Order: sequence, then C-alpha cells, then structure tokens
Amino acid sequence: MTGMLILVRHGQSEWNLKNLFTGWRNVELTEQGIGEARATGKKLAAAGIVPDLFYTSALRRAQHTLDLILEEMGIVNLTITRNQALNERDYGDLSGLNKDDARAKWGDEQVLIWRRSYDVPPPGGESLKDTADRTQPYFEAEILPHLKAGKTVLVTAHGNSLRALVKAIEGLTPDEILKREIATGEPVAYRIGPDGAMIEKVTL
Ligand SMILES: O=C(O)[C@@H](CO)OP(=O)(O)O
Repeated sequence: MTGMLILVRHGQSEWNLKNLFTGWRNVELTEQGIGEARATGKKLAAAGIVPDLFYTSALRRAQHTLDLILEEMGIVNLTITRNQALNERDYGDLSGLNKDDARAKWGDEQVLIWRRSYDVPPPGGESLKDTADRTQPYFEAEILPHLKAGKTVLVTAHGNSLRALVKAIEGLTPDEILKREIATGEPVAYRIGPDGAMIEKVTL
C-alpha cells in the first residue's frame, strides 16, 4: 500500500494579479483564482482521488482554495489541519510592494537575488532556506507518517512553501528548486512508499 501526496498552490490572488510581493499578507483569491481552485477540485474528482487527510496554511488564500476544491469534490465530512509552518515565505519589508517598482528602485539583479536565491533573505523576511527550515520539519513530523501508512494527503499552500516541500521530496539541489515554478491551481502529486521515499511523480 503506497501513500499519495497531492500539493496544490492556491489559485491566483489579488496581489498575484497586481504583481505585488505577498508573503504573509492575507489577500483574497481573484475570480480567476476561484476558477482555478474549482478546476483543480474537478480534476482530482475525475481522477478518482479520495484524500484521507487535508492540510493548509494559516493564510486565507490557501484555505479558500482548499474549501473550493472540497466543494467540487463533494467532500463535507472532514478535519482540516491549518498550520503556519505551511505559510508562504515571509517577504518582510518587500511585502505589499510592486515587483516592477522594486526592480526600478533596487535593480533587476538585487530583486532577483531576493526572489530566487536560496539563502539570501529579503530585508526583514525569510529566504527559501528559512522557509524550508520550518516547512520541512513540519512535513516530516505531521504529514509524512500518514503517507508512510498508505494514506492520501491533500495540501494546499503557496509557491515557496511548496517549493521547499518539492525540494525535499524530489531530492533537488537549491539550483534545481529555484528554477521550478509551481503554477497556481496546478496539482503536483507523488506516490510515497512505506519508507517515506518518493516512488514516482504522478501526472493528474
Ligand atoms: O509574492 C509572493 O509571496 C511570491 C509568490 O507569489 O512571489 P515570488 O514569485 O517572488 O516568490
């Protein structure tokens, strides 16, 4: 019996649309984001997936995405675990700033370092490594034991908190994970063996 992990990034948010650094700010999904989340729910239902456990972050856009997926899947009787360990990478002082304005102010190279280096944090915020340092231990303690026991687990979270998980599951280097873009509402699924190792990536 193998476990199955399904990771879903929240649908497009108001600040994804406005091109603002978001991080831990609580912003809502756009109409497009709501549609993306519903489409994910339909896709999971069509694939015959029936999750046993549900995890999300402490941020509204990931929680709302999960609610919409569940609505489309017709799942009503469940327990949802919310934990801020799954929150987006904290963008610190950049939160709420426009990404183009930030490039005009600090230069393309500096902004790219803040956005896509592994261990250089933006001012007052977290690097991807800092994010992984809270996300991976949470995953190993709270989610992985269920996967080892053969359960199906659905997680809705964020671009960078999911990058941290994908890095651990696929055993990627910092360079490899930084090149990986996780699209809004696009499920990423894995089969996990009883030893906790990935058996295969599943296309849904
Ligand atoms: O603004 C954010 O919080 C993240 C995710 O949308 O942006 P980035 O693409 O810079 O990681």
